[in-house]
Parts: sequence; structure tokens; C-alpha cells
Amino acid sequence: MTTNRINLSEQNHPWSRDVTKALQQSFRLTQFRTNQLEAINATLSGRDVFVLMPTGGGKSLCYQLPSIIQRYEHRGVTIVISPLLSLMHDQVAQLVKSRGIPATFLNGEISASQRQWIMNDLNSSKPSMNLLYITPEQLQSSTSLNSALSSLAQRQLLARFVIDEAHCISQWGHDFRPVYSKLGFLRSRYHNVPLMALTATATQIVQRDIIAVLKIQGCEILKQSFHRKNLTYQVIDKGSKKQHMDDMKDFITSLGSSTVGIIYCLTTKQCETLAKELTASGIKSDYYHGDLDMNTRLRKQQAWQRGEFPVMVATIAFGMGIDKADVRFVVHESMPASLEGYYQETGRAGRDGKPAVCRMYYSYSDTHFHRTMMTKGSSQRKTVKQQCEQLHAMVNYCEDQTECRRCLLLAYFGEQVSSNLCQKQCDHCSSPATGLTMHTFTSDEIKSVVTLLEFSSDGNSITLLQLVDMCRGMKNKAITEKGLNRLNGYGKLAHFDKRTVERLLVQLILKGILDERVTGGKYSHIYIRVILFIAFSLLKKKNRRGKQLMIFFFIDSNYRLDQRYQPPINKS
Ligand SMILES: Nc1ncnc2c1ncn2[C@@H]1O[C@H](COP(=O)(O)OP(=O)(O)OP(=O)(O)O)[C@@H](O)[C@H]1O
Repeated sequence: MTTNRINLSEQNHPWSRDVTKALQQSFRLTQFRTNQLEAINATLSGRDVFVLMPTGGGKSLCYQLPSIIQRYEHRGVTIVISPLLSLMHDQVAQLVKSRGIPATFLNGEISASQRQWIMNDLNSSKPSMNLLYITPEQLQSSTSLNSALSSLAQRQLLARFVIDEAHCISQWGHDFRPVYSKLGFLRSRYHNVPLMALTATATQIVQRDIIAVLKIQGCEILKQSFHRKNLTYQVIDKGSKKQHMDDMKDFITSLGSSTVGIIYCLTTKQCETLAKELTASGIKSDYYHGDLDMNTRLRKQQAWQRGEFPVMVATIAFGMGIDKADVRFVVHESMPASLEGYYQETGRAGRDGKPAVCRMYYSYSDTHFHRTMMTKGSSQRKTVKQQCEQLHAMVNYCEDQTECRRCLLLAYFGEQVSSNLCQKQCDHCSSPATGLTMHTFTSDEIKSVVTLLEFSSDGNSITLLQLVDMCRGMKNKAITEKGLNRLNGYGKLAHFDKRTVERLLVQLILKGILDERVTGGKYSHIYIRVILFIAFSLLKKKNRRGKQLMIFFFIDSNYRLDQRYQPPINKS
């Protein structure tokens, strides 16, 4: 790859006429979106480039267009490393059918003869394909593919490597894939082949990780705001199971029962049950999750894309590569595990630029599912600490009672913006809470909670709700039987209501004073216990230095489930 810098936003480069022609004739588009031209110029000039664009921003064009520019130095085959088979399938079909661009894919599912044809083409003196989509696993394991790529590189017919969904490289991304983290060998093996990494989700940490793992320090970094002005963000208390369900149905019906949307659930079972229940209520839905076989998944995704039914109820397995422009709502039936994931999932709404709503139902108890997954180690191979930090950031976002949601979300991705940008397109900006009460807890009150835990003879099996009851001096059986009512600190917060004490404990968890852990109890039952995270002595020390620990937060006493903001929405 070259280190020569050119002006990326100009159109006076040797290839510029061809680029304009390709945009108009092959892609039938009139102008570039933010950073597309810059990414194209960077890669055509031989530079490595990191592209951070919101979902639906038009990342594909950044590498598909240069792949057909074949008259200049970096020509030949563009290799696209993509994590998902369905994504490859759709992209290749669209390239070949709609644009007449020679493209194909190589994955574990194609036949031996197709594979042979591809290898022959790569090894020919003038390969016919412009784009080859491959999985990172293929790159890792196939000797024939690697020798074909080396041969192409030697003959200067390897135009570039594209790493799509590059956040999969980072343990801090929301979809870490260990095989992606091995892609660093590309730079060492193919010194002169430009790399392009694209993602829609990247905090500073993820971005640094991607660049470090791929060894593309000094690359062009093209970033743009994560602000999606047509999306409305809402967080709604779940309430009871019935309220939650009724609200979801009312919400969808209010938009029109044929309105296109996605509902994300945490489990496969929830997806199936909810899809059936919605369909029974007149909202035509189907479900999608990772336990379905590949063909069923593909069939369901395509049926939804074609508009055969409007609502897809899915786990996060329904994700990358969904290119449906008219998604008017994305509902999270429960809180997701991270803001990175949340942003990515909500980003599938309103890709046509028209208004769309992102509604999340929240209950702190949703964290129990995520903590259990973390402990089982079945979600992703990140450290539990990393996952906990991400989960706490997500909870912080949901627990917030006053700040503009858009500001909170953008701040998480490192963008400081004014709430004026929101234009009342979030629940807090559109209908500010009317009954806000600020609750301040003194150091002594906090210590009473901590003391309760520390002096509890059976402290390791106290759940959050039990602790709330103990703080409030409740005398239920579980407490009196264990003699927990005789502990120091018991009943010290009796003058607060349940909701307030619960909020306090959540704040103590978010501030790292308490923690929740999953324990395997009898009959391998899993339950969450509260533990003291910061040693009591440490808390006291802080006080001796005069740093009084105070916790304060707001509670909206007027919050009613039936007083929710309904955003204006274009039903057409
Ligand atoms: N310059 C442009 N002008 C108009 N439409 C465009 C332009 N570039 C891309 N698009 C359209 O925007 C939509 C989204 O593009 P694309 O699928 O590349 O987004 P993406 O950034 O890859 O999204 P995701 O992260 O969800 O994969 C597509 O329908 C595409 O045709």
C-alpha cells in the first residue's frame, strides 16, 4: 500500500471520470453520500482506509464501485471478507443481476465444481470476476485460496482487501468473532495490497483495535456522525407482562398493522411466542433466530424483504446485511446487552430517510438474562469485565430520567452534541418528565446498605429484591427465617418506597460499589446475588479523606404507562 496522500474529496484524479461514469451507469446514482468519494479515492490511490459510517450510510458502494475501475494501478480482483453467508448471497445477487458486475462468493456451502471454477478464474491470466466475497474461515483454512491470492498479488491483480463489518475484529465490538482477529496477517503477507475496513459501530476503543489488529496505522480514517435525524428514540418501563404486551400491540397498531418493523427479543422462545401472539392479534409476523437452519432463515428473511409479512420478530441473529429501506420501527422487547448492539439494531430503521421509531422496553431485571449469558460464556468471547462495562452503560442509558436520549447515545460514541439536534425526537425531549423528584442519599445511608451486606451471615445469597426489602425493614419469611432482620443497617431506609430503594441499589451497582453475580444454586438453578464490590474499609477511607460519597438520581413520580409519546410517523 502507498503512503502518498492525495486530496480525497477532489474529482481531478486520473480515475475520476471513470468513477463518475460508474456511479451513474452501473449504480444509477447521481451523487455520493458523505465520505463515499473519499473512501473510493483513497483505495484507488492505494491507501489503506478505515470507514465508519452509520447503518444504511452506503458502505457497500465504497468498495463495489472501485472494484469496477480497472484501468489504473490498483486493479484486478477485490476480495471482500464478510462474516455472513446471507449477506454475501444478497450482495452478489444484486451486483450480478442489477448492476451486471462480475462477482461471486466462496464459502463452505458451494459445490466442488463452483469452487473449481472460481480457483481457475483466480489463477487465469485475466480473471473475469471483479469481486470475490469470502468468509474469514475460508481465508484461514483454504490453502488453494491462499496460493491463488498470492499468485494474484505477485501478478498485481489483487486490487484490495475489504474487511466488512470490521467491528467483529475487536473484543470490544458487539459481535466479536475470534477468526476476524487473525486478519492481521493480510498486511504482513500482502504489503502492497490496500486494505479497506468498514463498520457501522465503533467506539474509540473498537476503532483503535481494528486499526491495530489489521496493522493499518497511518490509514485514512473516514468517520461521520452517528446522528440519525429521522430516528426517534424511546425507552419505556416494561410494567406488568400484560401492560408490556398491550403496549407493544397498541404501538404497532397505531402505526398501521401493515407497517414494516422488527422486534428484537432476547430468546428464541420469546420470538416464537410473540410472533404467534401478534399474528393472532392481526399483526402479521414471523420469527427468526439462530436455531433455525440456514435455508429457513434465508427464506424468512427474503419473504420479509419482499413484503410478504410486515413484522419480523427476531433475536440478534437477524442482523447484518438487512437492506430494507422502509422499516418504520425497531422495537426492543427487552434491553439489549450493549449500546453498540442497540445502535446497530436501531440503525435498521428508516434507511430511506423517512421517520422511524426505536422503542425499547426496559426493566432492570433484563440484566439477569445478560449476566447469565456472560457467565455461561455463550454470548461472545469477551472478558466478563468488558461485557459488564457494556451492560452497565446500557443500563445507565435506560435508567436516565432527564437527558436527551440522542445526546446520551452519541456521547457514548464520543460525540458531544446539543439536545437541539434532537428536534424533540426522543421521549425525554418530546415530553419532559413532569414529576421529577431528586433523591439524594448520604454517605451514611449508603453505608447502611453496605453494612447490611457485609454483616449478613449469609450475604452470598441475597438477591437485589431481598436487599431492597431488608433496607426497607420488611418482615417477610425469607428475611425473618434467616434472621436478616437483626442485622446492622436493617430498616435504615424504611422511609423510602420500594422503587426508590431499588433505584438506589441499581445506582450502587452502576457505580461499582455493589455487583451482581450469577450463582449456581441447588438443582443447578441460576440466580443472581448481590455482592459487595468495594470493600467496606475502602468506603470508610474515602470518608476519612473528606470525600463524602453521595448518590443522587431522579425519579419521575408522574410516569404513567399510558402517557407515552407517540411520534409523528409517515405511514406511507
Ligand atoms: N450515493 C448514494 N445515493 C443514494 N443511495 C445510496 C447511495 N449510496 C448507497 N445508497 C443506498 O443506500 C442503501 C444502504 O446502502 P448499504 O447497504 O451500502 O449501506 P451500509 O452502510 O452497508 O449499511 P449496513 O451497515 O446496514 O450494512 C442502499 O439501498 C444503497 O443503494
